[in-house]
Amino acid sequence: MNLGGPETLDGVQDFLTRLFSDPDLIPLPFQKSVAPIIAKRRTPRIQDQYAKIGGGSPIKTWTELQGKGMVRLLDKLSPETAPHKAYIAFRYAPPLTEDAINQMKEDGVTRAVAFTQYPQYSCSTTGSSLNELWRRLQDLDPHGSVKWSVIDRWPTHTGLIEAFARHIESALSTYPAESRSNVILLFSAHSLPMVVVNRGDPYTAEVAATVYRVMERLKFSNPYRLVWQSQVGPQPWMGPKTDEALTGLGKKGYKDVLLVPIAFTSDHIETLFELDLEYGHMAKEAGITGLKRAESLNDDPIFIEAMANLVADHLRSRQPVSVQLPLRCPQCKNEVCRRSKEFFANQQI
Ligand SMILES: C=CC1=C(C)c2cc3[nH]c(cc4nc(cc5[nH]c(cc1n2)c(C)c5CCC(=O)O)C(CCC(=O)O)=C4C)c(C)c3C=C
Ligand SMILES: [Fe+2]
Ligand SMILES: [Fe+2]
Repeated sequence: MNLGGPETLDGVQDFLTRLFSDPDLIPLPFQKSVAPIIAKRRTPRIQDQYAKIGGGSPIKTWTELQGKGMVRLLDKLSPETAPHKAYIAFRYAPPLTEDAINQMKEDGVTRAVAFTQYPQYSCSTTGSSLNELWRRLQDLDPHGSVKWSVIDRWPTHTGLIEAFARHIESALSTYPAESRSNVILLFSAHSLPMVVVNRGDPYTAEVAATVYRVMERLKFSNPYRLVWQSQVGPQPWMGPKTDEALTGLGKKGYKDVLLVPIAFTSDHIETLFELDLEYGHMAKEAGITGLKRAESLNDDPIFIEAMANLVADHLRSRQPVSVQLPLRCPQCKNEVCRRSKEFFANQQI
């Protein structure tokens, strides 16, 4: 399960319409009628961004490679549950949740793991995907022919931390040895509106946990900060903002900064356009001549092995969900969250 992205420029408007129609991501008054209007207005700007990164989102390509690689390893790690097959359920672009369920029905699947590709849990991302899965299952599998369990978060999984750490080490090795330990590691995650943070959403804490574990693995070799990018709209979001952090560091005379995307495992518009093009340009203007970015995990074998180990351990645990999933945000009033969480937590697997 992941957010998904438009494969072509023609798919941008539908992608944005689905995104702005999602009350778990952006609750809007008169959402059904307002969402297509906002999406249409925003389409040219976002199309322009996708045009600059090659004409579409690479997320489906990466997810297919990750899924195929993962099940190949999983068949060996967990022969008792083999054969395994990966299905993609994107939230806002094909293949959608209903496409995955329909394909699974056609294949006669009776046991499935809803595996979030967001390592850190947010109600706006993994929560939204689970709510959508629950809604679609009511229509498409009303008799519960598929038994579900959920991998709902994995912010500190050893394999994930190892993969991030290696990508940082590899990028650091391109800086001159004598100044390498002064390079600032700027971990950047998609921001979250403060209303969501204040509802008790665990995402910001889990992102910070990932960062800390990565730094621990690197033996705190470099100075580091966690910053937040891709804020949308005028209301307050988590800070400091990635772009402002870069210009602030530049003004203070820092030259070498390594950006590390930490809340998404494959490349997408935020790494390829926002970090590489937009902020890259901005940072140079601010005097950061040594700005680089750690490569996204994409199809790195270490990362794919981490995914397979995670699923194998999960299957062995026979736990339908983590102990964290049933706990709703203290200020959450969304009835669908209650019902979907109960549904998954009560699966008999
Ligand atoms: C961990 C990842 C993400 C969180 C948390 C998240 C929260 C969040 N996002 C919006 C609004 C938008 N996000 C948009 C695009 C987008 N979001 C993420 C990831 C997270 N979002 C990704 C990876 C992408 C890009 C997909 C790609 O293919 O590259 C957009 C659309 C783009 C735009 O119009 O600017 C919006 C809008 C909110 C409101 C939110 C938390 C509540
Ligand atoms: Fe987003
Ligand atoms: Fe909720």
